[in-house]
This record gives sequence, structure tokens and C-alpha cells, in this order.
Amino acid sequence: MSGVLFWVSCGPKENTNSLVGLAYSGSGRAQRRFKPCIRFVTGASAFSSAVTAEPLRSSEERVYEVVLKQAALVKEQSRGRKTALDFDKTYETDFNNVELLNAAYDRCGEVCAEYAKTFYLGTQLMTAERRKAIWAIYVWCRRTDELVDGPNASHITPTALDRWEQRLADVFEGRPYDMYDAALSHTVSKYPVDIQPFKDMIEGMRMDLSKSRYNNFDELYLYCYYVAGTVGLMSVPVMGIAPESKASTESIYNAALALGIANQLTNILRDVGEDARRGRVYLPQDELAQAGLSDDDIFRGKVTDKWRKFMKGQIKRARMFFDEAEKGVAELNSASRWPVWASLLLYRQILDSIEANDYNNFTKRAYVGKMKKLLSLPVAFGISLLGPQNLTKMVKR
Ligand SMILES: CC(C)=CCC/C(C)=C/CC/C(C)=C/CC/C(C)=C/[C@@H]1[C@@H](COP(=O)(O)OP(=O)(O)O)[C@]1(C)CC/C=C(\C)CC/C=C(\C)CCC=C(C)C
Ligand SMILES: [Mn+2]
Repeated sequence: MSGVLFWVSCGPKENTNSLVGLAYSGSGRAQRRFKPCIRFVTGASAFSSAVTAEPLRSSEERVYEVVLKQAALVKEQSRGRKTALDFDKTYETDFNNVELLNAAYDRCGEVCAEYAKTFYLGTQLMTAERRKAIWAIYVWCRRTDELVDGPNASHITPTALDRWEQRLADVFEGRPYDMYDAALSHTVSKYPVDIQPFKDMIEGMRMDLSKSRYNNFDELYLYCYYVAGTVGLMSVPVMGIAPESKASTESIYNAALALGIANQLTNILRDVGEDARRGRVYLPQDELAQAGLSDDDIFRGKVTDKWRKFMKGQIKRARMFFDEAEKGVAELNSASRWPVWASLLLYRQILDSIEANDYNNFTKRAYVGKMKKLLSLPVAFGISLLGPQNLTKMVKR
């Protein structure tokens, strides 16, 4: 992959970068047949989509196909199709490129340290190569999210997202536009990372532009996959699977997907009030109706017994996704487990905080205090070494 370091300045005409505030800050295996797992609403999938010609498939089934494809790619690599070593050799022969490349990765690390301090700390145990690659992926995700969530979000059009996607294709083909892209270009050449989850994340951003209500959990699940489940699928090929793991690749990817879904559901539950003030309701409309609630109750923002009961159910489902995710962490390369446990523990505690706020997610932001955040790091470290059960046993002793 020569040429990865020569990013071209003639990117998409609309400078998507300038719309992404942080971009130039500078500182900134149980073989399983498909089995729909965590379903709350068990009725037939209401996800019929606009594409009526397609047979009715639930979002979970559609997403599981992506999971299988990603898992197959990793297997291909382990059969020796493309090895990290081959690429290292290419770069080690050109010192200047290596210097530039390192600078590009350093910039990614800086962004990561600025935007996600705890996560950045958590990456410190990973091998230098993997850590840098995770930073590069993080930065691309952050920039993509900033397109629709950042200060210039109101100017973002579907065309801008199309350009961002074209640029992504260029990055995957070794034609990066800037330093951050260059790091990602190198990462995707080195690890068996597929473009599909990246494209899907952009699809999630498109969804955010056009959709502000979700009829049922099936629709919400798809959205959560797009904007967060994809992160799990992008990260596993870099974090690596433990050589001693007996689990199927599919089951590990499934756990990674579950962690993304759990995180996003948690985000949604935390931000109910904030989202409502932007005219958005991510909670499934049919479940709200079943609980005797409507958008108006959300806009009114009063914590009632109906609301508490509804929220308990939503929190329970998010926790089930976290539980599903936990099963996969022990299968990752040992050095990669720590940041994953750290992020899992931190996010799951947001759910505890919503409960502690007596389910007032209209005007009180659930958060994890500094002390608890800091404590999560050694706890995550302990779990990543000993496993959750063994750690609990040790603590109880
Ligand atoms: C080790 C580790 C945690 C790696 C992931 C690193 C990475 C590439 C993170 C990217 C995160 C990102 C910027 C995503 C863009 C879309 C987005 C913002 C999603 C939400 C994240 C939370 O961010 P924040 O609180 O800042 O949200 P606001 O924008 O402020 O609303 C998400 C909720 C999703 C994040 C999803 C993950 C971190 C999934 C992680 C899953 C894995 C790493 C797989 C682990 C593997 C197994 C086997 C369990
Ligand atoms: Mn966001």
C-alpha cells in the first residue's frame, strides 16, 4: 500500500473537514444459526421498510448478516491472506513515510486523549500497533458523529454525507485526504477491517437527518447498530481474538455488536430530555403507547409512576445487551480487554445513575462521577486479568 501518506488536498469540493470542528484542532464461536436474541417486543417484526419487495426480515437478522461477513473476513486473514507483517515490512523500508505515519497516529492519539480521556487511558495497555489503530478508528468515528452532532450539524445535508462516504472509499483505497485519514488508511491496510461497518455508520447519520421517531424496537435496533454496533465490528479486527479462545468468531463479533447496542441504548435513555428539546424521541413509539405514554408526556417531562415503570423496562433491556457483551470480552486478546471492560463498566453505571435520579432523565443528566470513573479503571484491569467471576470471588474472600 504505497502512497498512503500522500493525502490529496483536492478532496470533496465541500470541505467536510471544516464542518468537523475537531478535524483541524491539532490538539486536539458456538456456531449458531440465526437466533434473534434480546427482544422485548416479541410480536412479528414491524420493520417492513420502504422496500416492500424485500422479504420481511427483522433488523437483527439483517445486522447478523453483517456480523457473519465480518467474522468471515477475520477467518480469511488467519488463513494467511494478508498479514500485518507484510505491511510492516513495506513501511519499515521507507523511513520518511514511517515518520509521517507516526505523526499522523500521534495526532489521532491527541484527539482521543482530548475527547475520551478514560478510554485513552484504557488503550495504554494495548500493544503500540493496536493502540494506534484504535485511535485512528476512534477519530474517524468521532468526526463522523460530529457531522450530525457537532457545531455545524445544521449545515449538513445528505450530499455532504455522500461526499464523506466517497472520501471513506478513497481512504480504504489508500488515497487519504489528511493526516487522520492517512492513519486510518494505514490501519485498514494492516488489519482485516471491512468498509461495511464504516458505511453503515454513515447510514446511521443519514437516518438522523431524516428520522426523529422510531415506531418500534426493531427500527431502533437498526439505528443503534448503525451508529454504535458498527464500532464494535470495526474494533474487533484490531483488538484481536485471544489465540487460546475456543469461542466462534461469530459469537465474539456478536458480543461486540451487543456492546455497541448497549452503549447506544444507554445514551438514548440518558439523553431523553435533551433529545426531546431537539424534537427527537428515540424511544419506541409502540412501547410508549403500551405503557400509556406518548410524545407529549416526554415533552412535558414529568416523572410519573407510568414513566418509572416504562424506564425500568428500558433499562432492563439495555442491561441484557451489556450481559450479552460481557460474554465476549474474555475472548479478546488479553491486552485489549482492559479498555473494553473500562468502557463497559462506565457506560453500564450510567444506567445505575438514571435509577439513582429516580428516572428523571428529563432534566437531570445521569453521569458517572470522577471518583467512580477512576475506580472503574483498576476494577476493569482486575476483571480483564481474572475474569468477572474470579474477581468477585477474590473480593468476597
Ligand atoms: C476499546 C474500545 C471501547 C474501542 C472503541 C473505540 C472507538 C472506535 C470508539 C468510537 C466511539 C464513537 C466516537 C462513535 C461515534 C458514534 C457515537 C458517538 C456513538 C456513541 C458512543 C458514546 O459516545 P458519547 O458518549 O461521546 O456520545 P455522544 O456523541 O456524546 O452522544 C456510543 C454510545 C457508541 C460507542 C460504542 C462503543 C464504544 C462500542 C465498543 C465495542 C467494542 C470496542 C467491542 C468490544 C468487543 C467485545 C467482544 C465485547
Ligand atoms: Mn453524538
